[in-house]
Amino acid sequence: MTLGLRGLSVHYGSTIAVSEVDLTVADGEVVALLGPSGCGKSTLLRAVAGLEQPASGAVCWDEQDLAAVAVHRRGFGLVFQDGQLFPHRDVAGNVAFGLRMAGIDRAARVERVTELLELVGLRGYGNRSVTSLSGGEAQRVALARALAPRPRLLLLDEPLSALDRVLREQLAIDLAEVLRATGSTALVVTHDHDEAFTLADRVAVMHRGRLEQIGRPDEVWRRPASPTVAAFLGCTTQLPGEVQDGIASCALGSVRLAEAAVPQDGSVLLGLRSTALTADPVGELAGTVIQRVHRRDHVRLLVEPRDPAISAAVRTAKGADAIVEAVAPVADAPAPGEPVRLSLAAEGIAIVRTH
Ligand SMILES: Nc1ncnc2c1ncn2[C@@H]1O[C@H](COP(=O)(O)OP(=O)(O)OP(=O)(O)O)[C@@H](O)[C@H]1O
Repeated sequence: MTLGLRGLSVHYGSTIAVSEVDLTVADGEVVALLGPSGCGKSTLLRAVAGLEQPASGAVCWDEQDLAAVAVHRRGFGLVFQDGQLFPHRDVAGNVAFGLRMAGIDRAARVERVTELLELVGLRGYGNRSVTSLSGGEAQRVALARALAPRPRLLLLDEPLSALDRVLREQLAIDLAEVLRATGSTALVVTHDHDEAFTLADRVAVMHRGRLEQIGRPDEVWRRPASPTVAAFLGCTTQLPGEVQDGIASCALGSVRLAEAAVPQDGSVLLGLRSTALTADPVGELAGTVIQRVHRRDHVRLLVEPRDPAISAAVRTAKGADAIVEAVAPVADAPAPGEPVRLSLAAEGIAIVRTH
């Protein structure tokens, strides 16, 4: 019960949308395909579904090439961004669709629909018109419809991206629970890091049609395989540094790394996220606040380091200005023009490369 992509490439005319991707999704595993817009995530998913033909390579199920197997014979369930429910059928009619196609008798259909609506948190919604549903409810129905015929693989293309942020966060948690509860094997396309990390056992990061890295969420987060992956995962500044006995140091200071991120002693490239520097009265780095922006539960600062040698190191690393990002608590965050001291925080740091 394994999906295997073997050197899969998909072209649109002269555009190479997917390039030589090798990927295995094990039974019961949820893999998120993550990457910037246009990197080929949806095309890859569509090729797995059978909606796009590979230019080369193969989509296999248990080592059998699916090239000759039509979309509706693959036994895969699909959920798209906008649900694509049938407007002329009620909720129960939508959820029962695949069961009806499979020739399941009425009593069994009713039972399965009830079970699925319960699972996605929509008990009692069976007779509702789908046009009366909120965006979040509609996506739950789409999920129930895809799960009803017990697909051997679930393919989800940006299933939550049409929803607002609060709803998306909640539904991502619910979706993760439903996937675990049903033991589903799934491939989920998303461009949202949080969503990928909430849902997936493993995250596959794509860039320009290629698979750049695949690994457990914490692994990918702490040890991005390349500067490109690191930049996509929010490491806006990447600086050369050293690791010695679990302590990382660079031009901006030093910090004890979280255990899981500690590489062997030696030279490294450190990736700094916006939370890598925090306001700290006894911090190693002195600077001047250039800009202050209030966020929900913290304040984001742009800071210019005071020491010209440090500024030069940052400017060289960024290939742009010498401004660094930092966070401060909402209470008494310094204002633009004021001095600030910053220290490195391990949670905001990734090890991009060891030399
Ligand atoms: N039907 C098509 N015809 C021609 N080119 C296409 C077609 N579909 C996608 N492409 C191109 O293939 C590349 C990959 O597109 P794809 O939609 O797979 O990326 P994506 O990572 O899913 O992006 P997004 O997150 O924006 O949906 C892009 O350059 C896109 O313009």
